[in-house]
Amino acid sequence: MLSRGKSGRNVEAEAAPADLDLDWPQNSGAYELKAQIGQGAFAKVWQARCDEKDTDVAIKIMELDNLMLSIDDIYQEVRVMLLSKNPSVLRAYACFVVKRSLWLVMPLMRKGSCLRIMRVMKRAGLGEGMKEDWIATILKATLIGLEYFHKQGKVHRDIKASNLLMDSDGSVMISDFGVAGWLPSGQQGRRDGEQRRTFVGTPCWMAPEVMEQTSPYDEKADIWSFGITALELAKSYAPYARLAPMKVLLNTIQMPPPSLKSYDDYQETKQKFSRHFRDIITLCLQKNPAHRPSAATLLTKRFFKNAPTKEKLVKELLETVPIPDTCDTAIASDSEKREQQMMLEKIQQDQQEHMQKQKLKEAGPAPDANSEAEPAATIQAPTSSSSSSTGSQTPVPAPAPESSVSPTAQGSGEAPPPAPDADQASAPDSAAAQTASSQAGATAPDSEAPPGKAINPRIVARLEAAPQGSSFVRGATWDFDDDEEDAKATAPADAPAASGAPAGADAAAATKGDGASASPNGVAGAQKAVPASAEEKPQTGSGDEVDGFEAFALEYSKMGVKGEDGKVAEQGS
Ligand SMILES: Nc1ncnc2c1ncn2[C@@H]1O[C@H](COP(=O)(O)OP(=O)(O)OP(=O)(O)O)[C@@H](O)[C@H]1O
Repeated sequence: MLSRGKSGRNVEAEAAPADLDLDWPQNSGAYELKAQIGQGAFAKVWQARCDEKDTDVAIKIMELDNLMLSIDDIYQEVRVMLLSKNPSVLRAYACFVVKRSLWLVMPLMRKGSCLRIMRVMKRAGLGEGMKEDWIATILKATLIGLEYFHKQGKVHRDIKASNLLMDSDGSVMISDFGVAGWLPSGQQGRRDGEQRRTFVGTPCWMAPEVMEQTSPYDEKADIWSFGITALELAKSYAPYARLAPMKVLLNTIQMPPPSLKSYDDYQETKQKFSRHFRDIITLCLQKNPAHRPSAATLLTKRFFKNAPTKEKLVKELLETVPIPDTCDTAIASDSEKREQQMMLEKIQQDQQEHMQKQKLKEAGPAPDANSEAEPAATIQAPTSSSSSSTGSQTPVPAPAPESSVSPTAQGSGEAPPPAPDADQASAPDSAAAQTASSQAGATAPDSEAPPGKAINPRIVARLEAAPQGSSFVRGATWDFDDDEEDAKATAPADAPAASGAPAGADAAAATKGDGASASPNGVAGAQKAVPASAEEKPQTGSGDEVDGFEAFALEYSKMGVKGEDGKVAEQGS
């Protein structure tokens, strides 16, 4: 089987390792989508039926245009998920391309994410956060998954409660290993052999060294996110959750590490948590990554050694608190139902067209030049000559390499919108800037746009085009590393204290994934509206409405550059 990415490089799939389960159908026709059960910034998650395996699965559908890496790079990452046998790592059963989307078939975790569970509990009047015993069980499972991947040199980069999924039997798994690295980051995608400097993750959970970008980061970045997740599980929202992304960045870099004390109601909650738990948080949230313990070392700590079993979690949590299965709460209203139906029809249409093309391709000569371009690359689990299921592994074509993943290639084939001015036209990637700008719901800058209210496409363009390894944030100084035009400004001196109620937690529930309250209307990532002023911006309790560089750039452009006097100056130009 050949896999070809945007590099045009043909990759002969390696022989399937003996333990690779190739039993799962690798084509969309084998899966019947039922209901959308979750929505992240870059993907929708559906519950689906696989008759061949007589089971329900979850399928994460990501638009290829939103992904940063080439198909073969993604495939290399998926391979790790396909191969995973670790009880704490959500494996992938199959991965294939349908028209312009990437489908990732995974086990269905019926209780959804830990974030969803906390929201259900809160709505049921059970207060915020989880009991320490439950947290110990959940975090222990997380560490087992992290240890497994860190041993292989993999960094998750987006550990948070919404990526910890629970099944009805109390098992907890980390989802999306590698996926964070596929998503837009404002910098080029990582390629094999390169150190990790990419600005990827969700600001509230992001380690200081990932934000600073001064040196490559490693798996210890996950340990920081793990510490933040411990706080999130205790309080149901991450510290700094209500702050604007830029302030989250500044606080994380400049302030002492967050702890339970960072929350307003520390005095009330401190007796709920033992010293052992607080010590774990302190160990993980050390600014110097070298001082943070490894996942393996953490597992030797008493707090985790004494963690209750998953059976106890079922008894105390799942049997006591009625946590409905994700599919039972997937649709909240008639209008959502209608919208979901429309989405489903569209996906099914894509599926059918895709399968027809497959049949045609198998039956006869290649389509003529006038027909719609037939995708050239394939992505499929490595085939095994010994596998009995090869019949079900119809090679699934992926889009032509040039249309695959780079955001800079986005819109290729479409006329890019005109550059607002000559300066912008000479920006490294004005089309990308325009895309980001329009995605962010902002108007293109023109003479009537109020200063500081519209996205500055040049800034976005720079972020998009920043060379691998360039330093974007250095301490309190914004530095675009540009000789011609130095867009430096000192950071706001009034960095707020580390506190915050879970403002918007319910609002988040109303707009963002996690099944129960997913709104198909909810715009994602950079598409989400950002209030005009950072100060007034309510962040979601989970903080996961804000995704990486784009939102960060957007926030920056909306705040304007603050001078030492705290006044907003004209930006960039
Ligand atoms: N295998 C699964 N089984 C059940 N539910 C799932 C599964 N995978 C994802 N979900 C649900 O879908 C939601 C969205 O998942 P996704 O990974 O796209 O986004 P996220 O991690 O919540 O946010 P983001 O990707 O924006 O950071 C999850 O929070 C979870 O509730």
